[in-house]
Amino acid sequence: MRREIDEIDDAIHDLLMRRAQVVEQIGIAKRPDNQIFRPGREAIILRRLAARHTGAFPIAVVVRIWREMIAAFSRLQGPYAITVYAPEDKRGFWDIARDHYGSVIPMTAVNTPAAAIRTVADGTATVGVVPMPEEDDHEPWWRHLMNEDVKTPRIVARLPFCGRGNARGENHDALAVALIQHEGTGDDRTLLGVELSEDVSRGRLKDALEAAGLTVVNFRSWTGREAGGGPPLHLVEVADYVASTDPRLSAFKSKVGDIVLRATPIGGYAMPLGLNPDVKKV
Ligand SMILES: C=C(O[C@@H]1C=C(C(=O)O)C=C[C@H]1O)C(=O)O
Repeated sequence: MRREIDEIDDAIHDLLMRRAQVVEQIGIAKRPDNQIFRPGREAIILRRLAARHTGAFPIAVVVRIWREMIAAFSRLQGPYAITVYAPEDKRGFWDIARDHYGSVIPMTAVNTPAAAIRTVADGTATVGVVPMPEEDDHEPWWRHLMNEDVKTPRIVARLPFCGRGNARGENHDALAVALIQHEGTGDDRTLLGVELSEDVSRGRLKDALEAAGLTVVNFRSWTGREAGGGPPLHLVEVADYVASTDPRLSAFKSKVGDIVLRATPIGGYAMPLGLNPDVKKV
């Protein structure tokens, strides 16, 4: 039986070396834009494996192995660095970032989400890991993403993709931001930045979004501009992949009228396995 295990290990190892050669070819084919990592494609790979998985070996471990592999394979194609919001008292974010982006990619902890976003915007990091937006956040990081400039990072993934395992800290998920576009995978959520010239209740906004065909998952609002006279900014999470050209966004704008200054996606993510009720418990 141990001989059989040695043979299996050789076969796995051979396949890994072969996979590295194919990834190198993909890296060459991707040039010149060389977008070394594609979060949507990564999610599709993991969902496909989860769907075919059987037997006693935990799918969460398969996912962790593949996350380590995919990160290392991406890094074969070019520079890759991560900045994580992980102050002293919130090391859980470091753990879930390391599970997602592996143990080889350089990873730096910063004390504020805004610092993580800055390092992505200035090119010091490829990916910034920031906390899932909370309802009572006084200085939400997502307001820094509410502009159309191509140099503005976008939300591109949610982590963990398959359960937290033994990560430290409280049960907080994180979002990843990067200077790439959010791509649809067939099971996605989109985050819309909504800016209005006058205050409109969340109830009215939700009704208008739903009448336009968008399913609202939740609202986060930033009232910090009120002191300066501005109405709240909203971050609306909606089901589905929504591109900036999506007709449902134009329908929403025409329902609410001229007071909509902005209603644009600031990114989104492929639904993690653990959050999809159709996937076996992980
Ligand atoms: C190989 C690619 O580059 C990266 C590595 C991947 C992998 O190892 O399978 C998948 C997606 C990308 O993040 C690709 O784009 O297909």
